[in-house]
Amino acid sequence: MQVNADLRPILGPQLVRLDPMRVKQLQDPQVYEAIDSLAKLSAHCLQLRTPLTTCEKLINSDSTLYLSWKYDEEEKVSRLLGFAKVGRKKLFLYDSQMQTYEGEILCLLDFYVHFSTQRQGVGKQILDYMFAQEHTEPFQLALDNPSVTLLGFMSQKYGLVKPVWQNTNFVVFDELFQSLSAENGTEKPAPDGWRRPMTPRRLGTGATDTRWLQHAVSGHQSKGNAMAAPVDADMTPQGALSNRAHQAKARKAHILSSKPLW
Ligand SMILES: CC(=O)SCCNC(=O)CCNC(=O)[C@H](O)C(C)(C)COP(=O)(O)OP(=O)(O)OC[C@H]1O[C@@H](n2cnc3c(N)ncnc32)[C@H](O)[C@@H]1OP(=O)(O)O
Repeated sequence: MQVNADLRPILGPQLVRLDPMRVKQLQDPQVYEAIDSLAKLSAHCLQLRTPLTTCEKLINSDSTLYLSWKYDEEEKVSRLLGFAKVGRKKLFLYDSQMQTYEGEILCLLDFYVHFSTQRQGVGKQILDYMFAQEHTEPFQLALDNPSVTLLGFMSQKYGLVKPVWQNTNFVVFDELFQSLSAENGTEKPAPDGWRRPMTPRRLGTGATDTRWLQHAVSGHQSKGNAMAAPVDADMTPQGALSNRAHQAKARKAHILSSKPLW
């Protein structure tokens, strides 16, 4: 993506970190247009109708753009070579054993290198710079709906060969979960704020163990099978709450132990 100007005074080094504030401060329509055009090519490549990245969206988001560009001294033009857009998101994830995890994780949201420059090491340079700036290891990155090319890239350049697809279309790598089982003393640190929930959420496999007390078969007065000994209900707020909690628990146990009606 070409700009007929020397962007060195505006962008600085050839690999540059543009957070929303920095994008806003650029105040240069030529640069905005060039970034937007490169992002359009990225969307076109992924067959998306609207680009995932525009300068306007960036300014109003908490995502960061890592941009690679260079100035051609001979032709006196600046060229944008590629970019990676990242942002931190709170994700709920499953590992390959269907254990659940939650936490905030750095996500790669859009990644593109201009078609004339691909496979020349630019993509790796951008991500290496991004990892250093974000103090993140490659295995700690989540990929938002990655292309086959990106998965190949991650495998070849960072040795991440076991992608774990999530139903949200994010992909994380097996090494992330290995790093999270702190108990096994692995050397890889988990991302900040990332953990297994204290109570793992298990969906759909709730085996409920219901126990009945033989001497307390309840009944209903109007059906003529009331209990002989009346039970005083606890009418204090705490009692009512615990009754409600108990009722909810009982309802759930009943639903789970019932045969489905259809
Ligand atoms: C979350 C998301 O953004 S998903 C979308 C990811 N973006 C795309 O798929 C858009 C099209 N592809 C691209 O823009 C680029 O190829 C990128 C961004 C994936 C990688 O940038 P590049 O500058 O090409 O990467 P770099 O040169 O550092 O590494 C190249 C490696 O990427 C992979 N790769 C790049 N292009 C291809 C391709 N056409 N076919 C297969 N593998 C490819 C290979 O592993 C390649 O290594 P190799 O050349 O040794 O075989």
